Amino acid sequence: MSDVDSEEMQLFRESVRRMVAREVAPIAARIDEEDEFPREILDIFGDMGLLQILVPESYGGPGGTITMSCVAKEEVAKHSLALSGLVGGTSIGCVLPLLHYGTEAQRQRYLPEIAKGRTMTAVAITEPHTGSDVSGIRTTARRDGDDYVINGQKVFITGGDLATYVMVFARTSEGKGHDGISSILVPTASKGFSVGRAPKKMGYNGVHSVELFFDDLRVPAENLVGEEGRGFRHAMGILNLNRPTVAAASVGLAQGALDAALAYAKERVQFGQPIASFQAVQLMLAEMEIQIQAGRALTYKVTQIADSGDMERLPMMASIAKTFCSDMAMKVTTDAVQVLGGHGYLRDHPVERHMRDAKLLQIYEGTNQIQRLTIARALTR
Ligand SMILES: CC(C)(COP(=O)(O)OP(=O)(O)OC[C@H]1O[C@@H](n2cnc3c(N)ncnc32)[C@H](O)[C@@H]1OP(=O)(O)O)[C@@H](O)C(=O)NCCC(=O)NCCSC(=O)CCS(=O)O
Repeated sequence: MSDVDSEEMQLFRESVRRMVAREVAPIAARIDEEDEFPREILDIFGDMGLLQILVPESYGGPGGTITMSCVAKEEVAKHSLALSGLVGGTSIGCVLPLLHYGTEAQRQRYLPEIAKGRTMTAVAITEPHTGSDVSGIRTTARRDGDDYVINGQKVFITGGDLATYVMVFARTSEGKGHDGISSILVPTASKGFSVGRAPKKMGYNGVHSVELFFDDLRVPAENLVGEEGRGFRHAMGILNLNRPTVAAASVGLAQGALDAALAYAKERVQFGQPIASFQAVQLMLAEMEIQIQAGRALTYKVTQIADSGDMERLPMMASIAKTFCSDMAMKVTTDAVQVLGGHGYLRDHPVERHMRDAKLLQIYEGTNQIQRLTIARALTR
């Protein structure tokens, strides 16, 4: 199901919207304040098939598309960016790598388990010295007989403390830059795996971005996903497929901020009139609507490209959508705070949380500066 305007998709959107009103909206401020993950929400997302949305029906999953993933993510992000990450929470760390690069035996081994909607996964690319420059990965995976032995440290790993499996990008041969990296699926129950700190963040609270340590961790060589040495390309491939979902979350977050600003502007009376009747406020609201509509149109244009399997156009278009929509969300959420004035700066209203959360969208899954480089390289090659 890839047509965002189809009746079927509207029904799907409505069902997610109802769940969000019931389960997400009431706890969104609390999980930000307490920075505690509400474990029970995993089962709710799992029961709706959202956690495992991309697992094909042939493996027992809901057989969702990137477009569906984006629709659901948009709806959740209207109230909680942090919990929107649970939509397709297994995609980047397991389902996408297995579907695109794994063997049939690996798919048969892991996807039916993921399809049950009770298993979390994470992706481990970033390291203390490796952020934008993925080719600089230092974590090593040394072949020893039928095993790989992994040593190293990862940082900023979203949900790494909840995951049963982590897709680890590690160096399998020294000195080969882009070609020396491989992707290996690591069960977190393995000896030598540990979770470190969960640093305090500006926003995106409730979901932890943790340090992971690998200390002589041994996994069977059959856990290698894709060809040895092709891990850099695999990382780029799954990021291309996941970046449209960052665009969708940005659209949802911005819409949530506009909804809150609009409701406030209609209620708040100054100079004897609701502030929504003043042109100065109307112009801001109109600009927010223009930006959101443009972002939404772009997002679902790119999800069509992703769902059609057009991997030639996807890298540049995914970067364009991610960059435009996250910059848009930053602007819209900042303007929403402005519409509420002093009240917007208080924790009493959701817009200040939306503004703090929006900042992350410009940074994670590749900073917007890196996205612009990707776009420029595609244009000039
Ligand atoms: C900065 C990068 C884009 C790569 O830059 P490099 O200068 O190191 O590499 P290039 O020479 O540009 O490319 C080498 C090679 O790879 C191909 N390539 C590059 N980008 C792509 C792409 N997007 N899609 C497909 N292929 C790509 C390129 O064509 C070259 O191929 P050939 O050698 O010519 O055949 C890159 O390092 C990058 O994207 N950095 C950003 C890192 C990032 O996004 N990190 C996010 C971490 S994960 C995360 O945040 C998840 C959070 S969560 O838990 O949800």
